[in-house]
Amino acid sequence: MSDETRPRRTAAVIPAAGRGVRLGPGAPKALRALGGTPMLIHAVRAMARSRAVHLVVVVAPPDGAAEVRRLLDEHPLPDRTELLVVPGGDTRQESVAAGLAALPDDITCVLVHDAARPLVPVDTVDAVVEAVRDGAPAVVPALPLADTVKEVEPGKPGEPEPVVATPERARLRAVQTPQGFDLATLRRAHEAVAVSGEGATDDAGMVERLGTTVVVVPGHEEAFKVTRPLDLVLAEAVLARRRATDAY
Ligand SMILES: Nc1ccn([C@@H]2O[C@H](COP(=O)(O)OP(=O)(O)OP(=O)(O)O)[C@@H](O)[C@H]2O)c(=O)n1
Ligand SMILES: C[C@](O)(CO)[C@H](O)COP(=O)(O)O
Repeated sequence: MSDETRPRRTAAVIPAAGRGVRLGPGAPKALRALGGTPMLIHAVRAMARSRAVHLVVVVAPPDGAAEVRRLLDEHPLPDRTELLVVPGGDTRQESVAAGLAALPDDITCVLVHDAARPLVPVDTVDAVVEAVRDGAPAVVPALPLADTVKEVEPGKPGEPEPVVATPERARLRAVQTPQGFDLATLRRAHEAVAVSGEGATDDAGMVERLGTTVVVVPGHEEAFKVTRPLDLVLAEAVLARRRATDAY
């Protein structure tokens, strides 16, 4: 089959193997309930709601693949979406790499979406896919910042940290997921970072290190990451409002 006739399908990799230390003691964060349903199921539904997404790969806690498979079987999800579960690694980067390794050959566009961002609206997902399909090798949804940001010289714990710079806020963006990529580009970026041994806090940052341009599309306030206990309170409130106003 030539490159032109080969099907061009999109997959979403959902890293869900983190412990959720900042959320406090309990089950792995992705398995904790939001509105009575595991956060991971909300994240899978958020990807599956997009008609552009054909396959969802869930990267489970290393010893939790069977439990994740069971949860996916128990909760209704659209029939058109294929699902795969693979075990994750010690870092987000390793977990994403495990998801990428599981993708079949007909995938050309990949989204990487935190299980910890369960409420991202489908319009944001579609906007990211569309920008990749229009030719951008790497796309991130992002929002302008409300706070001023300072760069500091990290000091000893408990000691005040000196400020070294105040970046111009109008040029800064807070980056969310799903981040979208041409699959070959993201695989190259992960291989380069694995060889260099450097870490990265997001996938687009690895692509930037290849010298490849990453572009920004508008993010959404409800795509926030559930990181600390207060985020869970906000997520419950957003979900309750959706359930009261939409057929959610
Ligand atoms: N080894 C890891 C670490 C993180 N993640 C995933 O990466 C996403 C973003 O990470 P974060 O919000 O930092 O989750 P945790 O690592 O679980 O949080 P914490 O740092 O508080 O433990 C989450 O969906 C998380 O499950 C992962 O798949 N594998
Ligand atoms: C990928 C990410 O959500 C973009 O904002 C973020 O970098 C993940 O950071 P975390 O510390 O692993 O939650």
